[in-house]
Amino acid sequence: MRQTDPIRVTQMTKTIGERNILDRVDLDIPPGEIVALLGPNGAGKTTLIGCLLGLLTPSAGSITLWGEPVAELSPETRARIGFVPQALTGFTWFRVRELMDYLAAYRERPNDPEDRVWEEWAALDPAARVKSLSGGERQRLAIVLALRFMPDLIILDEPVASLDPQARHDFMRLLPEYARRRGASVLISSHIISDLEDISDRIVILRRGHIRLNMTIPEIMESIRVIAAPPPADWPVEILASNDDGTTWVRGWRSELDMAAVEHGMAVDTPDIERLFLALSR
Ligand SMILES: Nc1ncnc2c1ncn2[C@@H]1O[C@H](COP(=O)(O)OP(=O)(O)OP(=O)(O)O)[C@@H](O)[C@H]1O
Repeated sequence: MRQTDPIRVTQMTKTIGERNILDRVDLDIPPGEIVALLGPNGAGKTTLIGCLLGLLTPSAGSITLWGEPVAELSPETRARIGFVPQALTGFTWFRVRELMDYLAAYRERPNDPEDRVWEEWAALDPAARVKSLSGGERQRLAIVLALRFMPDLIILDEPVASLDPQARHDFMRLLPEYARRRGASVLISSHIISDLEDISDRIVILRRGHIRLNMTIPEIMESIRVIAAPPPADWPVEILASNDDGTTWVRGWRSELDMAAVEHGMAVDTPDIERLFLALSR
């Protein structure tokens, strides 16, 4: 990984009170990669995102964005980041267009007047007051506010939870198109795994503050298998998780796994991301 990757997290711990909410997290996101951040409730996803944005201070370890320590980001680097929170709070008296113009005044990075993809997708009434918007409409506004300035790094914390199915579907189609067109990196957390597996290059699973899995989708398909029973001792695999039904998630080399399966007459299945997530997040 390069020193100047959009995100570089090294051995980062965040302690609140006595508890390590995040524990020695390593995470690198290179330019142009779309990363799904998965984890059960309370796993630490929002805390990790807060640390990446400089809203929370890590207790140990380091975070750099394009090589700059997150606590000392230059205004130019800060302007390269678009953040979509779980819910937009504040700004209730603004009208939609006023709020866009108001925030634009604070941005060093002009938006591209030709690129109205997000405004068109959101289809909001520019004259509506923010306080009169529904929960889903506010979420659309949060997405527009973060993405209309063409960020090079897009961080989204459960952005689709309150969107209707059509808006969610269109958003999930537009986001990777937009990121690929701009060469932007994306870190997106969501509980809707089926949405993420289609658009993501990499899957990161967080559980109780630890990274349980950090692999690209091709790496997962190549090296993770679910087998019918616990593996014999001589199998060349790492056991990732055991299921209640006796099936076991293992990681190894595909050729060795396939050979061992034939030798032992054992059924071997390729992974389904949702089932893998359920097994690793227990
Ligand atoms: N300020 C705080 N004080 C004490 N505990 C906190 C604080 N902030 C977060 N936590 C705890 O840290 C853990 C991780 O919280 P976090 O919000 O990062 O989880 P999450 O993965 O985003 O969960 P969810 O999917 O429910 O949004 C939780 O157990 C939470 O209670």
